Amino acid sequence: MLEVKNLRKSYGPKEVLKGVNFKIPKGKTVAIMGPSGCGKSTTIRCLNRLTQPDAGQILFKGIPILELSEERLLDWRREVGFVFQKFNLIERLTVIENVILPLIKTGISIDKLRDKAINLLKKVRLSDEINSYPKNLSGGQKQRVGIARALVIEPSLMLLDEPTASLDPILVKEVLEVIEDLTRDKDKIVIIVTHEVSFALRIADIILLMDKGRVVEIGTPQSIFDNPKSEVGRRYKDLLDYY
Ligand SMILES: Nc1ncnc2c1ncn2[C@@H]1O[C@H](COP(=O)(O)OP(=O)(O)OP(=O)(O)O)[C@@H](O)[C@H]1O
Repeated sequence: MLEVKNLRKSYGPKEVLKGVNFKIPKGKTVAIMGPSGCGKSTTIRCLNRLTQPDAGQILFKGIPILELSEERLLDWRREVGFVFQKFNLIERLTVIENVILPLIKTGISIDKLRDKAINLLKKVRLSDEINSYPKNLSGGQKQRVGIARALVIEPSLMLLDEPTASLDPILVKEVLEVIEDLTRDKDKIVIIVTHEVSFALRIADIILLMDKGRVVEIGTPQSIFDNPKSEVGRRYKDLLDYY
């Protein structure tokens, strides 16, 4: 279970998170949606402490994440898979080397790491590219490497920050299909920031709508899109009706 209480963050005079609250049960897939600049990325970056909030509390399985010592923070980061908008692959490493990188200093044998990475690369449909370099991959392939790299640590919390935002629309589908596959596995919480409304509707157990630094609605896709209570919810419903 993940619980976020009264999370606040400002950049200079700009208050970006104005008290974000939500609770997510184990095994759920959550889509965070909302207008550009409303604080979605900042919220998920606070969860693995890539961004340090000014105030609030984050509890995962009851552990207060914002109070962890440096050492415990490293352990926490090993439980959280993060998929970036812009892939963040290391260009001088091959695909398989990029995937095993998060586990390289853990003492697991290189053969075991290779087997694990090959299995994951199968899962993200990249078995043919294990020895390729990022520069020879399409954006969709690069993002699937990013997903495999996030999965290699067997995260109990998987965060995806607009994973299709940097992609050509034609390549979006292959990445969304891989993400949909990983949400079938119900042993982790998956949180995805996305603007893809119909995709969110299909994969999410919970939709979390944000506006101006706050959560304005949270619930099942049906409960939100059938009967939106917020302005943002109504705008998404109009969009869905249009399609
Ligand atoms: N490191 C930073 N320094 C200053 N301002 C920042 C920083 N990171 C984010 N912001 C500002 O905080 C606000 C919220 O940004 P955030 O990226 O969380 O929004 P978002 O909802 O994810 O937007 P988008 O959908 O456009 O990615 C924006 O106005 C952004 O410019």
